[in-house]
Amino acid sequence: MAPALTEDVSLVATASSAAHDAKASASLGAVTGPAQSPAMDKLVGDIRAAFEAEKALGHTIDNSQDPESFQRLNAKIQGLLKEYAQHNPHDWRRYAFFNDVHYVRNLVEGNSDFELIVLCWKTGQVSRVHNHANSHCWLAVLEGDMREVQYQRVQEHGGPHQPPFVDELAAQAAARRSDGGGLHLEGRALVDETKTTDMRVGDVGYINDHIALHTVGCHMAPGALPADGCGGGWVAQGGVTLHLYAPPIRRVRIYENDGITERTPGYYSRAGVRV
Ligand SMILES: N[C@@H](CS(=O)O)C(=O)O
Ligand SMILES: [Fe+2]
Repeated sequence: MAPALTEDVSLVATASSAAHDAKASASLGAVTGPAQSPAMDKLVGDIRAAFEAEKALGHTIDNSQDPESFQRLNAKIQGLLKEYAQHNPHDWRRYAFFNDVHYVRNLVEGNSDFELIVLCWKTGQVSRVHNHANSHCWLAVLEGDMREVQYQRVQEHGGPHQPPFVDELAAQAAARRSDGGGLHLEGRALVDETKTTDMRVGDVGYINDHIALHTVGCHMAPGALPADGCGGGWVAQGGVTLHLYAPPIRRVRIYENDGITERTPGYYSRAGVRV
C-alpha cells in the first residue's frame, strides 16, 4: 500500500504517486552543483530587507496588501529577481534536483514572511491548473523555455467567496467561452483559458488569485549551456524557475476535469539536501 502523504512535492501528480515517485527516482543535478551560493544568499538577504522595510511601515504582506506598499515591494522584488536571473550566476544549481516523472519544488529559504523555491521541470512537465491562496507569486526563469497559461474561474462549487472583481473577470471569461481551451465539470466550464505567455531565461512574472489561476510548464529543451566553470558536470535537463511566495503557501486548490481539490505543497529538497 502506498504510504500516506500529507504534502505534495509537485502540484502535478496525485498525492500517492508523488510520494512513490519522489522516493523511486534518483536525484539529479544538484549533486554537481556548487557548494556555495553567494549570489543567491545575497538575493535572500535583499528580499528579506525589502519585506522588513514594508513591515516597518506597518504593512501586512499578502495579496490584499495596501496598493502603494505593494507597488513599492513589487518593483523592488521584480528588480532583484531580474538582476539575479539575467546575470544568472548559476549558483542555484546546488538546489536543482529533478524528478523523471513530474516537476519538483526545492526550498532555498523559508520563513514566516516568504518562501523562495527552485522549481525543476524536465521538458514536457507541467503543473496542473492551480491557485496561490492569499499569497503573492513572483517567478523568474533561470533555465529553459517555459510557458505560463492563465485561467479564470467560471464557477466554484461550494468554494469560498471570491473578491468581486474576480467574479467579474470570470463572467467576462464565461462570455468569451468557446468549447476549446478550458476544463469542464459535468458539461459545465470550470475554468477558461485566457492568456498564454512564453518565458525565457531572465524573464520575471507575477500572479495572484485576483489576477488568475495558472499552469506553468517546460515546453522546449534548453540550448547548450556555455562552459562557465560553475557547477562542473551540470547537464541541462529542462527548465528551472525561481518562485517567491509571500506569505508561504500552505494550501493550494487544483482544478481538474473531475473537480477542485485542496493540497498541501511540500518540498523535494530543502537547502540543497533531498528530503
Ligand atoms: N505554484 C506552483 C508552481 S507553478 O506552476 O507556478 C508550485 O508552487 O508548485
Ligand atoms: Fe503557480
